Amino acid sequence: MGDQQQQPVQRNVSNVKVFLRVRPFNEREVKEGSKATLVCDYRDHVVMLQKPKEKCSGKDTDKKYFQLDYIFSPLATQLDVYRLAAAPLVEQVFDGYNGTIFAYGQTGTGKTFTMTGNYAIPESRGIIPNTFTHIFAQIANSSEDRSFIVKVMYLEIYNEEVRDLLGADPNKKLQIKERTDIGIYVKDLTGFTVDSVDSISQLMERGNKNRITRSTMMNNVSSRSHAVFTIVVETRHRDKNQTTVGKLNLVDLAGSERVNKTGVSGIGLRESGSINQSLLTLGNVIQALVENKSFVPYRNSKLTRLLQDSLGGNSKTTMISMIGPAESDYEETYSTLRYSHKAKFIRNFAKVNLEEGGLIERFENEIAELQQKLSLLTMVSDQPKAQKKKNKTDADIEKIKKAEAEMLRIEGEKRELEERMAIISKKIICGGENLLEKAQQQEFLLMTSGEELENLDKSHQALEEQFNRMTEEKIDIEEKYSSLQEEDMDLTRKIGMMQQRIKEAKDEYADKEHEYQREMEALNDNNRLLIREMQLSGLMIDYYIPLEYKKLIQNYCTFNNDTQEYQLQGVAYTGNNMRKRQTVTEDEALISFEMKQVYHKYPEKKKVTSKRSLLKAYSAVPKPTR
Ligand SMILES: Nc1ncnc2c1ncn2[C@@H]1O[C@H](COP(=O)(O)OP(=O)(O)OP(=O)(O)O)[C@@H](O)[C@H]1O
Repeated sequence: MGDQQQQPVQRNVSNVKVFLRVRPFNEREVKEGSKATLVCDYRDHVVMLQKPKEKCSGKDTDKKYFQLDYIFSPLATQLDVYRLAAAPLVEQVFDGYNGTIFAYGQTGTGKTFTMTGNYAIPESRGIIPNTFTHIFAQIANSSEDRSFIVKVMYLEIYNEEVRDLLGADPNKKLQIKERTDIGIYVKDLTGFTVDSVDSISQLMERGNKNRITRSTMMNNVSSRSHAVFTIVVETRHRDKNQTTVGKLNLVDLAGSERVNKTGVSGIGLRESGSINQSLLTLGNVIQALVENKSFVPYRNSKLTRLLQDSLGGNSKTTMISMIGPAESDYEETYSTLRYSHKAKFIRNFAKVNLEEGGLIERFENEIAELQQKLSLLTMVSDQPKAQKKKNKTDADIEKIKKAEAEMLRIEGEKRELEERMAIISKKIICGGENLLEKAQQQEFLLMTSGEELENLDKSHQALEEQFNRMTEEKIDIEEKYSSLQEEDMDLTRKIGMMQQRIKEAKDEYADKEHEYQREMEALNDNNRLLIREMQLSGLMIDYYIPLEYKKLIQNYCTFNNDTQEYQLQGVAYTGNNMRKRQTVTEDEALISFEMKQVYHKYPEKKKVTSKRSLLKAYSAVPKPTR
């Protein structure tokens, strides 16, 4: 299987999917009045394993919990198991992926029942025969620009020897080999190309007859070997000019067993030893893979070597673990659950297997060559026959005989070519070809309607999940909403405070404005008073002081920048100095000070009314005497 392109191969990383199937109580267990050792939570896929009463210590450890990918109850049908655990992998084989489904568990728990079942009763058919119907239905439903070759192989590992269940000699020991391009394979294993459900089913039945089984105390028909039924689907995608090859391994393991429980002896004892040994190695491989160890003991058993690609390699893998419900199987069930739970953590790296020059291409080329030969022969045989002469010579008769013999030979060769072409053409199945019998079609319909049910189930589940999600979202929104409400309340409170502050500021502004108006009015009043006073002073000066005095006085008047007042020079010559100085009370001084600052404050009438009149009180200018 060489990769067509040199681009890096895209690997699909996926964990091993682990399904659990619980077998119903069997006849023996019912007779013995066995108690159940399990309680399953089918919704959350959790199984609780309870220690038998006599072994209980009263501690929490008496109960063990395991979560798996899915749990099938004892009521689950073969189709339920097929649809959920197998169908998705079968479909991926058509995309060029390798897939492995293996049944694991203690002896007598239902591995063969799950993988093979009873072919004679359609509803009891197991995964392997249901896969046949699915594969051919898939081909019938695919587009016409696809062609397929389906090939099957069937082997068993018995006492650490690989045997070909479909080979001429089932006792012949085969060898497991490895190649970088195709991975692990069994050398000289017989492969059969099949073109119908019947042909593949016949091969399965033939192989099953060759499988070694034995009656034990635990199982009337106990498989003494691990069996691997392999279906290879080569798909030629004409539209993409690409060929993919997907390989599906359907594995029915022999069950682990306790010799004292199964009651085997002699050959059975040896079988038991090698079964347990290989299952122990399988457990060690699972352990090593889960712990990410650099060394994984694949080579310690034929089983693990053969399953190397399926465990941590190029494959999508599903494990179906079988357990019995009875308390008497507690230890074995515990062991199965422990390994199954571990297997969930194994990571596989599947890739699409692209094939260059696959079987389909080779067969198609061969058919083209055969067709060419056939048309040449037809041309020869269609050549006009020699004219019939009335009087034939011996030589003529000889010639005719030769020609007839040649014709016969050509016809024979033509027939052979046609047969060969028919055989080869039969191997290639075209997409859209209806390969299912009516009954099988009905079965497939049953499966698809089951699929619809499952889809309904899934959509119901999805709706439930959506509902839960929405409820969570609602709670989330409500929480956010209430926190928003709180925030809103907080903001409203802050806005109220701000509005209050704005109102206060506005009031203050109005007060200030009012005050300013009042001040302005006071100033204006003051100004008016001053003007009046100045008018009075001017009138008195003009009236009482002669002009020459006035000019004289003006000449003596200088403005003092420091005090910002007019001062009289040579006051010594004035009569005012001779006058007894009127004492200015503290109050008056204060008033005079205040008057400089606060104009709207009116002094009492009796006291100094203005600066100027204050100044006047100290005037050094003599009053004219007339
Ligand atoms: N889910 C089931 N429903 C009904 N019967 C079942 C179921 N599972 C198993 N059985 C019955 O239990 C018996 C033992 O089953 P089976 O042979 O498949 O076990 P096993 O695990 O393959 O055992 P071993 O490892 O010994 O080969 C069979 O008679 C089978 O029909």
